[in-house]
Amino acid sequence: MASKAHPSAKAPSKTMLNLGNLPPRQKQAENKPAAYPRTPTRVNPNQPPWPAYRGYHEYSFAHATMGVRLPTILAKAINDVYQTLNQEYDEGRVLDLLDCVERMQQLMDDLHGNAKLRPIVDDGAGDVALWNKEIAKFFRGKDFMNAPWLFAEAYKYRRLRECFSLSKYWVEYDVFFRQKCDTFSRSAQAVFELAARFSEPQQIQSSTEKNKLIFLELTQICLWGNSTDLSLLIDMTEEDIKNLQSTGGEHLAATEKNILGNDLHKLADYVLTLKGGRVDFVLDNAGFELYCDLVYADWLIQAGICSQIVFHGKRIPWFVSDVTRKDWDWILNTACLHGHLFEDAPEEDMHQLRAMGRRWKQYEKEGKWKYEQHPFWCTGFSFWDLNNEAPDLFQYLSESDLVIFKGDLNHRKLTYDCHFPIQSTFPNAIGPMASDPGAPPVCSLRTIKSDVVVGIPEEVGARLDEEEPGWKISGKYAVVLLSAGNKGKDSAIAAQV
Ligand SMILES: O=P(O)(O)OC[C@@]1(O)O[C@H](CO)[C@@H](O)[C@@H]1O
Repeated sequence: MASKAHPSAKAPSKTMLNLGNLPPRQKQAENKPAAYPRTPTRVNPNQPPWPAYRGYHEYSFAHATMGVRLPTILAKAINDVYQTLNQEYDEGRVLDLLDCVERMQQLMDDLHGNAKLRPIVDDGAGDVALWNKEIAKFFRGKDFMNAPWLFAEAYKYRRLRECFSLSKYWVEYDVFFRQKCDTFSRSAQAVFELAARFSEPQQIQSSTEKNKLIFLELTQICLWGNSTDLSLLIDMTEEDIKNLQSTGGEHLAATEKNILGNDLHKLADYVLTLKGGRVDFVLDNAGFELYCDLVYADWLIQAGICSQIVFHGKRIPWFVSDVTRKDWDWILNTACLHGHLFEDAPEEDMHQLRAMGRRWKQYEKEGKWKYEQHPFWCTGFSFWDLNNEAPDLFQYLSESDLVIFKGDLNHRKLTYDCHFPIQSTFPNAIGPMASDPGAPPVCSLRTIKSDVVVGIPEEVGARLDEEEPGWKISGKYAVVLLSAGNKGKDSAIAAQV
């Protein structure tokens, strides 16, 4: 029998393991610099592939936007509501509108006080669950300044919507509608210049070279139409607007050198092979930019390149000047056809504008032009999540021959609004929108107005940083970037790009 007195029978005072053959101990995760790009499984809306831009980054446009621009935009919106209030007479409606103002003032306090992002109040709208799920999952405890800029800014516009959606009489009120209409009516010169050139049904030249030149010019018009952005250029004079919207051929030749990442010619080579195809526009701004989009889309139909164009707009007032259904109807019915916006315009000019407006309405009637407004476009998600969060929309887009994303915000959403190295390729920076099976050809037409920039040689970025600080927000530079998508190696674009 074993003796209890033997040393081996006693419990050891300390257990020692010899770990000499195991791999060396890892340093604490927090001491290790995070590796970028993040592996796909670690990517989420609070952790994009590269570090997100956030409001507290003083070097970024996020800081100025969250700290100064958004409160200014909101103050202007409150003034707009007061203008409406002063023209109202029914007491019930007046009091209801004053409640909206009170909610707007609360939002202003939250912005100034950098409040935590609270859930959206259930106003019965279909998007509430989506918003609150995203807040609970990724942004619990985050505030306006330390949440990723993309989300915090989108959230502000959803909160602004809530100010009205909780009312009795003002649910559909658009605080930006007045500004959007005003700016268009001050764009007369460029509006009539385009109408003069494109209102007559086009004799589309059979020579591909000629077609290509027109296509290149129209694409640039569509691109630079994005310069008139109300959220940035709040106090423009008529002269400023004219300069921004100058559409003459020489001007366009000169501006091509400001397209820093330029797939314009590849785009032309691909689009001009299409016959009776479908192009989708994910729209950006209402008014003059939308007008340029429509002129472009009109030509694509007349040239036989497309038999259908689908326009995607926003369900709610969004980033000040984004297109809503009301803006769409306004431009066709009022601005182009039946309104009296341009009082001093010669009859000939008005005639050309109306002729174009009539043709566009006819396209709509015949289903050649379709306006859609999927709720996903007004969420805080980037387009890296489009397939996951809105598979029906992804499926729909994947049936298109080309999806054109207009403007800066769409570009931020395509690229997750994060610190991608500038020389990253566009397909790499848009992730699943380029690589998921079925991803359509995607083109971004964007004047550069915020920090994330991709598809540009590193040395060009370095030179501009040195010589023109502020070049990323001036709107002077642009990109036209193309991704072939992932429709299989037999797709038409695979042969071109
Ligand atoms: O999408 P858009 O109209 O081209 O630009 C939107 C914008 O003005 O708003 C954001 C900042 O508030 C930036 O993305 C961008 O500068």
